Order: sequence, then structure tokens, then C-alpha cells
Amino acid sequence: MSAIAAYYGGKSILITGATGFMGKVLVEKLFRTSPDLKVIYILVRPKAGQSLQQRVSQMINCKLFEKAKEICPNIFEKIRPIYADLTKPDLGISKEDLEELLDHTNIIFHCAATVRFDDSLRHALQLNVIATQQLLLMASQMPKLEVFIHFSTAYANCNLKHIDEVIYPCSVEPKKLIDSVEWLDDSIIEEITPKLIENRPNTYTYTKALGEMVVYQESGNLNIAIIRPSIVGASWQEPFPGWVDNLNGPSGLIIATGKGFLRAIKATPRAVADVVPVDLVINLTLAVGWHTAVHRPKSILIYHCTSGSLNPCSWIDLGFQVLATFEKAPLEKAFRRPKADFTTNSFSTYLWNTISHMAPAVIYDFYLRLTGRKPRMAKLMNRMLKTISMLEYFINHSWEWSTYNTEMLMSQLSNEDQKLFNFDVRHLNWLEYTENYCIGVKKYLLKEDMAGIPAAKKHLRMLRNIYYLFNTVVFLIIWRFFIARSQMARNIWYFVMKGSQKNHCTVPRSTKTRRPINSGGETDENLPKDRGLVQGSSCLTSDTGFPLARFRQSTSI
Ligand SMILES: CCCCCCCCCCCCCCCC(=O)SCCNC(=O)CCNC(=O)[C@H](O)C(C)(C)COP(=O)(O)OP(=O)(O)OC[C@H]1O[C@@H](n2cnc3c(N)ncnc32)[C@H](O)[C@@H]1OP(=O)(O)O
Ligand SMILES: NC(=O)C1=CN([C@@H]2O[C@H](COP(=O)(O)OP(=O)(O)OC[C@H]3O[C@@H](n4cnc5c(N)ncnc54)[C@H](OP(=O)(O)O)[C@@H]3O)[C@@H](O)[C@H]2O)C=CC1
Repeated sequence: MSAIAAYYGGKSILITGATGFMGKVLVEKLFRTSPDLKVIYILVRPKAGQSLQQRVSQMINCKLFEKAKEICPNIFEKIRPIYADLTKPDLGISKEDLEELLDHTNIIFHCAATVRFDDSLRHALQLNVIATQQLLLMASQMPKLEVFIHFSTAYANCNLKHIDEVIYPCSVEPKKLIDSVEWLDDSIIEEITPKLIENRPNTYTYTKALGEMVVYQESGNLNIAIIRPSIVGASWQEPFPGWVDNLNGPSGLIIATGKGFLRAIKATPRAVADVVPVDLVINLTLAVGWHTAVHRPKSILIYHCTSGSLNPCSWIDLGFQVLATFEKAPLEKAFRRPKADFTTNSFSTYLWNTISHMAPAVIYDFYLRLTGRKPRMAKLMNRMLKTISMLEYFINHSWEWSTYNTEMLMSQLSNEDQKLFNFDVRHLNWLEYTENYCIGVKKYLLKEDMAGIPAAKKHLRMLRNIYYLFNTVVFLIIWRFFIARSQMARNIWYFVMKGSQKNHCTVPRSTKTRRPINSGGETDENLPKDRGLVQGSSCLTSDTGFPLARFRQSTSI
């Protein structure tokens, strides 16, 4: 019997952020491995006109929960949604609900956060710091609480190169900052934000670091552990490979690449793409929950959930595999053929953005206008470039995270737990994982049918033909313009043609097409004189068509 699965049996578990990407996988795994758990309280806010119950139904009825529902048919009875808004005082929880939570909760998983990189400091503080503080206060009043697991991020201390499994102090006391933003004007907060976050790229990483400090300061007698995942990607194995349901992290960029919107990105190609599958993160989380509750470590332990130190994969390898997968299983209705170039400086990035991103979008918009439709591609492209500018920091830097605690925990698990709650990233095959990730994005995020692959391939072939046609037209226009007007261009053209002519003729042809020399074909000797400068080639004269004709005209003046 698995010790971890057994631990969660009969427990009342409180989860914040259960409707999010990681929260769903956590709830699913709990029901699948510990179907005898007592209840899962989930803090939910109403959203998009849906009631709490509707949100829960939508969550449980998605494909992710199919296996869990077979194993635990009464999931609906065991999930108790609690109305909450983490930005409100007392987390917006009613008195009755609060009493129930205080009386029964055994375990807390605190997942909820704002993960947006462009959030205002005030909002990010409210969710990632103040809400954490309030939840800790609530937790300290729970007599039956055994463990509190806090989700942070491996990038909370991305201002450092080497990051250990410790809490690093921030330059400003969280409590002082919380007090200040209460009375400071939004415009002033905006002005001081760059100074506060110092050399971090955004308010998200900064407030997650502050959140950790609050956990440390308010921990009291609570039994707490912190999980720090790096870039969380689609599922690796559980409940099935490739599951993903939002655009965060790499998923949005994978779609942008597959659809042919994103064709070049500023990145350090050999830098480590520190992606970790979501099921691996959740397995570690459940193992940490069990270990912290059972062994009650004396201090708060931090667990890095990263891949770079144990099984690194570079951005360029990831990019190649994404392209290889989309060649086999392309996305439907791509804008252009998928391509992934890596630029390394701002100038080439600017050039690529203009030529390879904005220009085709503007041309397409022109076409839409001509056909009486509303132009939209340039706007879409601008939004994508804005998104990329926010993510660029993470693809152009490298970090080293120590994983001592995570490895120690792995060594303490029984063989059965190591299998059931596998978080050993060394077993991950990146080629296979990336392929499943791309297919998962196609199936579960874009809801595309695999039966549509032949049509998608046909569409790509059409795009390729348009590309060739477009390039030929551009070439002809340029050729006509230069060759007709400049002697120097004519000379260069002659020089190039002469060189290529020599090279071309040395390539052996197949015996079927090879003509014997001097056997009545066009050789140097019997070429008509008006062929002027192009003498010397049977290869050239046979298939040059319009360009050569133009060239002949212009050189025979
Ligand atoms: C082959 C090569 C592969 C290379 C692959 C590199 C991957 C390199 C990942 C590094 C990632 C580090 C991750 C740190 C790990 C954490 O600890 S944090 C968790 C990750 N958090 C995130 O990724 C949040 C990033 N997203 C954001 O902050 C906000 O969405 C943005 C980027 C500021 C955009 O904000 P906004 O302009 O208000 O727009 P929003 O309404 O959110 O979305 C606008 C449009 O952009 C789209 N969009 C949103 N997010 C994304 C996205 N990530 N991507 C694309 N489109 C997006 C939306 O679909 C939407 O399109 P429409 O539906 O309107 O057509
Ligand atoms: N995804 C990643 O790559 C990484 C994530 N993490 C951390 O993991 C945790 C989970 O991330 P992830 O699942 O990706 O995030 P998501 O954005 O998918 O989910 C966020 C969750 O928080 C909830 N939430 C947000 N605001 C409120 C609010 N005001 N009141 C109540 N609930 C709210 C959301 O609810 P709703 O559905 O109503 O919006 C949602 O359930 C976070 O702490 C994040 O910092 C760490 C490293 C990487």
C-alpha cells in the first residue's frame, strides 16, 4: 500500500486555485489515488456569469477527470465549493463557511495566485502576498491542521544566478510595503514599481518572493513546506500525456509557432529550457505534503521542482522538436508554414519582427481589405510580440537551482510511492514529451480533431506554393529593376551565372538525361552567335526562360 495515498485517505483538504491549471491536476490526482479522502474544499469565485456549482461541474466534466471519476464515482459529493475572493478582506469567505473550514481542515494546498507578468503591483500584492498572509492567519486557527503547502516559483529569486532551497530576504519588508500601498496612489505605485522590483523582470516574480517571506514570518507553529516549480508544461504521463488547458508558459508560444505566427524569437539557443511537466510537479507536491505532515521538519523546507540540473533540454532542441511534430501533425489553418529561428541580438530581432512577422501581417490585412473583410492580422501580431517581449527574459537567461531537498525526499519514498508519485525528471524523454505536448496543445487546447491532419497538411502545401510564387515574383521584380538599369548589376549577374554554370555542369546527370558531348546538341562551338555572353553552356540555354531572355536582351545592346 502506498504510504502517500494512504495518508490522504479520510482527510479534509482545502485547496485554493483549484480551478487553475495546476489546481485541477492536483484535485484529479488526489481523487484518483486516494478516493477514500473525506472532502476537498475548494475556494472559488464566480466567473463569467457561472455559479460556483456550474464552475465545479465544468471542471469535473472535462476529459482530465475521466479516469478519476471511474475510480471515485462520488467526486461531486466530495467536492465542496466555498465562495471566496482572495482580494477581499477575510478572503471573502462567509462566517458559516469559515467555521466549517476552521473545524475540519487537515491539509491546505495554497495554489491561487496571479501569474500575469503585467499585473499592477497593487493587485499582485493583494493576491500573492496579502491573501497568503490571510490564509496563514486562518490556518493558525485550525486545530486539526497537519500541513500547509505553499506554491511559489523557481523564478521568485531570478535576480540570482545560483538559487538554493532557502528563503532569500527582500530589500523591503513585506509588511511595510503592504501598509504603504494602502494609502499610496496608483500612479505613485506605478512609478516606484521598477525601483522596488529591482533586477527582477516583473511584479509576478517579485510578489512571489515577498509571498515566501510572509510565509516565513507568519509561520508560527504551522507545519509548512514551499514548492518552487520552474516553467510548468503539459502532463507527461498522468492521467494521460499532453494534457494542458491554458496558454501560459510555453503553450501559447507553441501554438504561435505551429500556426506560423511566431517564426523567430530572441533566445539563447543553448540555454536550458527549464520546463517541468505538471503531473510531475503535483506528484512532488503530494509527496511533500505527506512527508511534512508525517516527519514534521523543524524548519520550513523548500523543494525546487526543476529539470535543468538533472535532465537538461535546450531551447533549440525544444524548438526543433516542436517543428518536427508540427510537420507530422500540423495545426489547422496555419497563417504561414511553421519555422523557429533564434535571434541573439536586438537588431536582428527587430529585423525579423519587421520582415517575418509584421510585413506578412500587413500584406494579409491588405488582402482582407481588398476582399471586403476587416483587417485583423497586424493587431494580432502586435499582441503576440508584446506577449513575447514579456516572456523573453526567461528564454535568455540561465539559472542553477539546487535540488538537495527534492532528491532527499525521492530517496525516502518506498518503491511503490516512487512509481505512483513519480517526480524523477531523469526518466523524462524530451523528444517524446515535446511531441506529446504539441499534440496535447492541438487536441485539448485548440480542440482540433486528429482526423483533420491530411487537410492541414494540404493547407501547408498550399502555403508553400504561395511562398514560392511570392518569392519568384519578388525576385523577378528585383531582377528586372536592377539588371535593366545597372551595368554593374549586369556584370555581377554575368559573373554569378558563369560560376553557377561551371558548377552546374560538373554535377553528373543521370544516364537517361545526359546528352553526349558534340553529338548534335548545343555545344560551345555550335551556339548561335546572338547568345552573346552566355556562351559555353548547354545547361543554361535549355531552361532559363524569362530571366535569361531579359538578360540576353540587356547584354546584347
Ligand atoms: C518553438 C519555440 C517555443 C519556445 C517556448 C518559449 C517559452 C517561454 C516561456 C517562458 C515562461 C516563463 C514562466 C515562468 C514560470 C512562472 O512561474 S509563471 C506562470 C506562467 N505565466 C505566464 O506565462 C503568464 C504570461 N501571460 C501574461 O502575463 C499575459 O497574458 C500577457 C502576456 C501579459 C498578455 O496580457 P494581455 O495583453 O492583457 O492579454 P491577455 O488577455 O492575457 O491575452 C491576449 C492574447 O494573448 C494570448 N496569450 C496570452 N498568453 C499567451 C502566451 N503565453 N503565449 C501566446 N499567447 C498568449 C491570449 O490567447 C490572447 O489572445 P486572444 O484570445 O485575445 O486572441
Ligand atoms: N504555471 C506555471 O508555469 C507556474 C505556476 N507556479 C505557481 O503555481 C500556482 C498555480 O499556478 P497555475 O495553476 O499555473 O495558475 P492559474 O492562473 O492557472 O490558476 C490560478 C488560480 O488562482 C485562482 N485565483 C486567481 N485570483 C483569484 C481570486 N481573486 N480569488 C480566488 N481565486 C483566485 C484562479 O481562479 P479562477 O479560475 O477563478 O481564475 C485559479 O484557480 C501559482 O501559485 C503559481 O505562482 C509556479 C511556477 C510555474
